[in-house]
Amino acid sequence: MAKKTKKRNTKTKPKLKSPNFKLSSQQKLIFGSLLIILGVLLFVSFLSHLFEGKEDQSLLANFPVRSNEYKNWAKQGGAWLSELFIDKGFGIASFIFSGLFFLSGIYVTLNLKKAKLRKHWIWGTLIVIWLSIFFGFFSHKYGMLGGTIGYEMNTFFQDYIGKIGTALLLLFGLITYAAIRFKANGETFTNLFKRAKKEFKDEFNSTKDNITEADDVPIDNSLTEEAEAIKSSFEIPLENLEPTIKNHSKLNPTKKDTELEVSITEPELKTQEIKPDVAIEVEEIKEEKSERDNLADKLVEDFGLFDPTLELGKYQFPPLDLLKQYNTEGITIDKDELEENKNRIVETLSNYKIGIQSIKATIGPTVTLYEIVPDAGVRISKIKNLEDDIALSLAALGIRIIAPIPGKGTIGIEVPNKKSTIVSMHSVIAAQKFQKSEMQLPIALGKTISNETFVVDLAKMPHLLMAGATGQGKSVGLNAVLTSLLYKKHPAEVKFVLVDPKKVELTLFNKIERHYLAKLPDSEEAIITDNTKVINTLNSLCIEMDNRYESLKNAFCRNIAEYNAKFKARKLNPNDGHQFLPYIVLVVDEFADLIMTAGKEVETPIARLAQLARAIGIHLIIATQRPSVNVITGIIKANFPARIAFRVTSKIDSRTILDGSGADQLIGRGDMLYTQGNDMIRLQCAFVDTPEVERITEFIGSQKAYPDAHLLPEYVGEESGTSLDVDIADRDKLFKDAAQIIVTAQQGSASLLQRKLKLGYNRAGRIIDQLEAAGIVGSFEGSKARQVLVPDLSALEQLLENEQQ
Ligand SMILES: Nc1ncnc2c1ncn2[C@@H]1O[C@H](COP(=O)(O)OP(=O)(O)OP(=O)(O)O)[C@@H](O)[C@H]1O
Repeated sequence: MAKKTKKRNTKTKPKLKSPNFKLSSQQKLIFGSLLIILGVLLFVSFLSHLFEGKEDQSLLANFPVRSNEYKNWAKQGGAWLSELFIDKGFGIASFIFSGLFFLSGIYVTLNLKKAKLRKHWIWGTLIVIWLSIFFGFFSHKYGMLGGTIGYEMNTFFQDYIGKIGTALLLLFGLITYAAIRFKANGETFTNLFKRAKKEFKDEFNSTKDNITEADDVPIDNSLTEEAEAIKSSFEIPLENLEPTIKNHSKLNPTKKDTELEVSITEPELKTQEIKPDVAIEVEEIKEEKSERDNLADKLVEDFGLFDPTLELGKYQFPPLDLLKQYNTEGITIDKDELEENKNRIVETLSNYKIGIQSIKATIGPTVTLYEIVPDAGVRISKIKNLEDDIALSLAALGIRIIAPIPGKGTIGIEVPNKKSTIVSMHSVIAAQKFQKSEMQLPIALGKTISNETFVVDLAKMPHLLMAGATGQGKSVGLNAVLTSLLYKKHPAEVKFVLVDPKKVELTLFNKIERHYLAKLPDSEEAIITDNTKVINTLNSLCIEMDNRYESLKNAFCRNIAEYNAKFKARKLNPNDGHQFLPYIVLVVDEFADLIMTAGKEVETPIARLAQLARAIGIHLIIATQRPSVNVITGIIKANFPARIAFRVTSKIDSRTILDGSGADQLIGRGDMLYTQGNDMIRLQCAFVDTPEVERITEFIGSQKAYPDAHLLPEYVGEESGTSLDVDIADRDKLFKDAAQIIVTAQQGSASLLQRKLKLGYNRAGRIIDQLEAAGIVGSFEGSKARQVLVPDLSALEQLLENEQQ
């Protein structure tokens, strides 16, 4: 068993440990400075290689002879590195590598964002390659500036696409770079062109301006040197202006001068036009985050959101074709039957002097609902009182009268169809309502009277009580619930605890033990058929519940959904005992049997779970044949608002389950009433046959599984008493470590030791016994953790020292 538990521990560890690859801040400093030094060394070597490389080249043939006198500033090593990077590599573009190493050093030392550094490396390498090819293009002129790689790549390209092709390819590379790196587009280039044009124009105009201004000033016959230069650069305008300059006259409105003025005002107009287009840049105000969030963000950035399904990443959900489709599916309208029923209803009601205004039929899979609007003045209470008489007059089994239909003000009479249609599991699972549901634990129960697929969330129920006489469809109902969850939830997200005293109903699910089932650490079979083991399992679930509440409290979460979302966002540290929590669904088939044999011992933990477990993702589904008050007690009923009633034999039984009649009027074979506290809905339960369940479990069971079933916390029953006379010499090697853990956590539980020391259940249990014998923890207290009798570590040290003397 110890082996099994160990397996489970190793199962979860690799995932949890992945973020621990991080370096400590000291290691970062050492590694970062090494990178910086390497960057500087490369730069120095490369630089000196540019000047002295040729002389070193001949010596490198005898590398590594120590006596050789290298000219490189970093001697042999530098010469060798330069030869490798520059001559045999990428040419002078290799300088970028020295920069990248330097930058990496800074990033590592200062613990900056790694994603950015990765970007620098990717772009840096691409630039190196481009430059290498670019310089290689001119290798005939500038020798090996592009290195061997640049040269070889150039000859390769030129052989295939020629010189022009290679040049265009380089240009294409440049444009692509600008487009991706600087988000450039066609507009950027036209803007660039426009700006250049404008600058040129401005310069041109200002030159003209200077010249005109100069016209205001009396000028000597000899032109200044500047004017001379302007004159030579703007030949044509100056020639036109020449006479004016020569005559020392004021600016005359000659043709050319007007042109000049216009050209001066033009840019001003343009700027006015442009002004409204100038976009205002609003600096984004970033919300300050707490240190913990920043760390979580970083982890998410580096590793992505935590994915609980990763361990069984290749798991495939069962395909729909494993479920059977029936020919008799789909509603057929039998007009004669409808007419006949309508006439009988009208006749019967008229016997009791109840007039009808209108009647409307909704045909469901097993029953048809006739909705009647009575004449004005007819009291609903009258119809309600006549319920039984009307049912008798209609002389059919399974008639139910709903007076009034809630929220409608009409009276409903449900009459069974002569030919009922099967609601296949296939049809409800395939329904969009189920497939697209965003519920936490969606269950496709069946179809309503209006033939709509009925999907409910078990997490919202939060527990389900199912009752019905034998052979009315309970087991099929349970299978429908389990099948729905199997089709929607990954093995990492939900676990079942199955209790089956009948020993035959749920055995098929044994095949998915290592995928979906949860069990006690010491039990062989995951499906519990022995009533005494049920008590241990229920108490173990109570411990799991307490542990989960503790985890939720430490994580400041109100429910499992919030907790898991936080865990996925890596805001909870696995080293603090946090882990992804799967939903746990406890299914008890034949609860009456359990209560009869175990009584209070079962009722208490069930009631505790029912009262408290909703927030932490433990949900109970309890089925019973005998819905009597001593089985479904007040405390159980109070905590199970969601109930399903299949056909029962008496009105009293119906009252016990539903707090009202109705279940006794059902027709059986999956015909059921569902209530979640208020309205009662009549449903036809989806039918899933044993071979279908077998195919599904076979399909899941044949896939890669976890090493073991999900292990629940150990629960030491009273019968496994402790032997307190443990010799000090016989103590476990880990006794002291265990004592320290227990005292630090102030929680005397074996499961804590199992987790922290990676022990098997048996060994952890033995150590707890030894701790009890040593007076460190108190005696066994049922589902609660043992009391820790030593307040702190120094007291523990003292206690152990005293023992030695
Ligand atoms: N939803 C359904 N649609 C059609 N037929 C059904 C449906 N549910 C049950 N039946 C029929 O009723 C039979 C008995 O159903 P089931 O075994 O579920 O009853 P049960 O209430 O579990 O009985 P028991 O308590 O004795 O185990 C099935 O073999 C099947 O033929």
